[in-house]
Amino acid sequence: DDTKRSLVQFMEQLLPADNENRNESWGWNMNSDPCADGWVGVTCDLHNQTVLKVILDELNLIGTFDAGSLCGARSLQVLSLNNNSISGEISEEIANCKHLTHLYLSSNRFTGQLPKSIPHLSNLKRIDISNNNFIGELPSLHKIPGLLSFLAENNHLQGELPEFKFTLLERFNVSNNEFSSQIPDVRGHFSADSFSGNPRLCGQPLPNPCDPSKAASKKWSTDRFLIYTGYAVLGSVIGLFIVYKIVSKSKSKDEETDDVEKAESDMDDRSIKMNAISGDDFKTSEHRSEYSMTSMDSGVAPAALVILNSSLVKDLKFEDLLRAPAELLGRGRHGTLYKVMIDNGGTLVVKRIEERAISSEEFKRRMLKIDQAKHPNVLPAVAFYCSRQEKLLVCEHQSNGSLFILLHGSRDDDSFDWGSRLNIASRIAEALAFMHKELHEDGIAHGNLKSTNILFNKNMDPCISEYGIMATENQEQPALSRSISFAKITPAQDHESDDILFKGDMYNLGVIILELLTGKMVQDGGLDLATWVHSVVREEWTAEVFDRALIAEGINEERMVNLLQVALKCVASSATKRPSAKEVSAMINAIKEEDERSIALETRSIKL
Ligand SMILES: Nc1ncnc2c1ncn2[C@@H]1O[C@H](COP(=O)(O)OP(=O)(O)OP(=O)(O)O)[C@@H](O)[C@H]1O
Repeated sequence: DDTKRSLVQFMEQLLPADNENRNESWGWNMNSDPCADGWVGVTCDLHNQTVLKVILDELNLIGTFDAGSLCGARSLQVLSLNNNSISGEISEEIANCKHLTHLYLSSNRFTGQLPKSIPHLSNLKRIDISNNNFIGELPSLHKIPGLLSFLAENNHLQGELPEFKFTLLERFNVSNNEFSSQIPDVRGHFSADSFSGNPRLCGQPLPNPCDPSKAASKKWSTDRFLIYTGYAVLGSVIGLFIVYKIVSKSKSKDEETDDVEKAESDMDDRSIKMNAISGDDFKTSEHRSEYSMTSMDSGVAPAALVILNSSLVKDLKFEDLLRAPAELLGRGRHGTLYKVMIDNGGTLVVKRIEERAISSEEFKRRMLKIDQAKHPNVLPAVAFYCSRQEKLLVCEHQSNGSLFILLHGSRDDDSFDWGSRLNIASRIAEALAFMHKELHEDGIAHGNLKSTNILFNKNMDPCISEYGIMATENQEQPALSRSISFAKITPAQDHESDDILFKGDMYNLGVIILELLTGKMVQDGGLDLATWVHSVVREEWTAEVFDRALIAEGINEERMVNLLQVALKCVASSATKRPSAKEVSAMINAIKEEDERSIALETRSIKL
């Protein structure tokens, strides 16, 4: 209903010029459903539950673009409003459309600056804002890792043309604007056509070179600066030399330590520039990983890569990882994930963990502890790298995808039956119970359990990935506090007992079971799904909760209700009321046994 309301409010600001021609079939009102009733321009997922695209090209729309309302439909991936007469500015609230991959606003009457929040739309692949009246400077769009096209021709954009990852862009056009700077190095990827019509833009690939007098005056002042700095440095060196002579004997030991530290820090500085590479780029050999190290000839020992599973990556070195071609798999709240092909033909994933997610010391401590707790349904780390500036987790790539994809990707409904779902719930609960037991004393919970972190190994067994790589005590970070495991634990409770750390995982396990039962996608860390299920159950429409595929399979409702009860216990709003993973595992196993018994009975009665 929230999505519907958001869409209706958005459309209220965009009346078609020929409004009277709109008939009932247009939709976009509170009395109909955007998916089931096929609103004009709306495309939903296969289950008709989630709005994915809004495409309203050439519909004579006038009025203003209300990003605040539209982005209440958080699942939106494609927005296309090309060739209308929409005016006004795009508000910063566009950043709430965080799943947006395509933003097409070409040939309208948009004005104002592009919002500074656009770089937060990290999934964006294509932006087309051409033929509008946008003004001002461009935000730092190079921060969007997988951007493939940026078209902004025929606007009034000004100021310096910022850096873009030109080697990764397929299309780029800023012609006919008011940019005034030197063009950054486009590495031969785009011609003058992409930049023409900006009288104050200069340098390659445009024919007009940058003003040499400006360059000369800059050089003159640079020269002077260098001369004065030279005198200052010379003076300091002489002074320091005298001091050095006096204290050199007593310092000799300390210097050795400093050298090692400096070498490590040098390596960090030059090493990792993990930039996005699209799937297509990954295939072509000329696009080596952009985070390849350019010079590893410094003789610095890459001591910080700790190999935990040498059978998988014998002799893997830090520089092998950095040099290998990489493909961006995703950018989550806590880091960026790359798929990396190493020389021995293996495929790894490398998670580059955000600076703020966890401290280096804590990360290292956790990695070593977690490595000791091995369970067949927990994906082990192959290696980790930890220095002052970088934290990397290396795992084997699992090509069978995640539970999220199995549930929400395109599948024929028979393929994911009740038995498989129950089995997955049971395996995850069992694995979580094991990990909680092993790591309880060390206070290491998973911290970010969700269906994208349940991966299927080559035998299609579910495996929990990314166990424990987020520090739960980091509650003051706003981004982290949105994670449901933290959101559900108040700081006061957190101090009461260490157990509470693990109750965040239990909430998240409950949400995963709800996803398995309902087939519905989760937003806001599961709060929406839990609230929805509670409200349906309260109204005694319990049957409405279950995935239609399960109903179609003819599964006895009672069996599903038993599992639903378990999930609801896990998502109890009071953390202390949630059962432990061990208890959940026992409850699910009891349901499984009951299930197997009734199947055996059914088979017997059929035989009789
Ligand atoms: N080892 C792996 N093998 C194959 N796919 C993986 C592996 N690890 C993660 N993935 C998939 O890659 C995608 C991106 O993962 P990532 O961890 O960046 O995103 P996330 O789990 O949504 O975010 P975050 O964990 O940062 O909150 C997810 O769909 C995930 O299922």
